Amino acid sequence: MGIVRYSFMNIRIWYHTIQTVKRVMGKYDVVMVRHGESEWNQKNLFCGWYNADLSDKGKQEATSSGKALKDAHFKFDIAYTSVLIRAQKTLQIILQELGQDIPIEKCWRLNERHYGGLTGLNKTETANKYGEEKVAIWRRSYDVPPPPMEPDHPYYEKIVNDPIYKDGPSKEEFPKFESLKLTIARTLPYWNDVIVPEIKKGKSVLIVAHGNSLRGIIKHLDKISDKDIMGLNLPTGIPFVYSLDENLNPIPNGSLQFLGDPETVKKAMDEVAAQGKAK
Ligand SMILES: O=C(O)[C@H](O)COP(=O)(O)O
Repeated sequence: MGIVRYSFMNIRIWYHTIQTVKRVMGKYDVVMVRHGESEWNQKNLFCGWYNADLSDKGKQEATSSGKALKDAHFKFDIAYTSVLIRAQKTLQIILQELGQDIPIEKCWRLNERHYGGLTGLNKTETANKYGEEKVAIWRRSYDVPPPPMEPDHPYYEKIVNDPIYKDGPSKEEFPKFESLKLTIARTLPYWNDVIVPEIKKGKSVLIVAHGNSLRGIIKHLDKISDKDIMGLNLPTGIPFVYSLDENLNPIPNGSLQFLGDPETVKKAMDEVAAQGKAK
């Protein structure tokens, strides 16, 4: 087991790489994956609730995720994902690689954070215009939201009227922007009320979602402070395991157990962080 510690700004995240032979095992092991690279990730655009598809690289990442999970002998009983195609297709490819046909629950509450008025803007150009620090705050802070998406925004109609939201959120609760705090406020009830009961029934659960909805679940599980969460960047398409005890707390070394070699994981995390750099 390679234990790798990186200091992210002022946070130390211990994460581990799992050898296919041995890994930490809790009473409950939950697997999570951020979707593979999307076409807008590839163009370095703020994506949020825009329903971008996977890029070819993202499809390959999803295939690699499925192979890694198969090599690690994971068998799932149920999967949860968002209503966005980049997460759903990643899940589909993973299950094809695993040769597993299981129930899939889709919910907007696992969506990426809504990037508001930043949606569709290039992250580097935005950093050039407003400064890297401002972009880092918009991307990674706990409670500073991006500017709202106003009705005249080029993607407002397409997003608000998308039939994928027929089951929610209501018109009244449909977000125009989300900070991580606001994202957690709609993701955590789904974790607690829908996913946790299935985990406690002993179901083997796979969650394929987004960088910031997963950051919210991780913040909750690892009790990461509002300040320290700034330092967490999740790579696309590399599965990680949470090994939890009977109270759904991570056991020692049970957090953020990536199925990948440390150099690949660290490089991928650094690349996500660097998307907000100016040029
Ligand atoms: O929504 C997006 O742009 C990405 O999927 C996540 O972006 P971030 O890493 O800038 O939060």
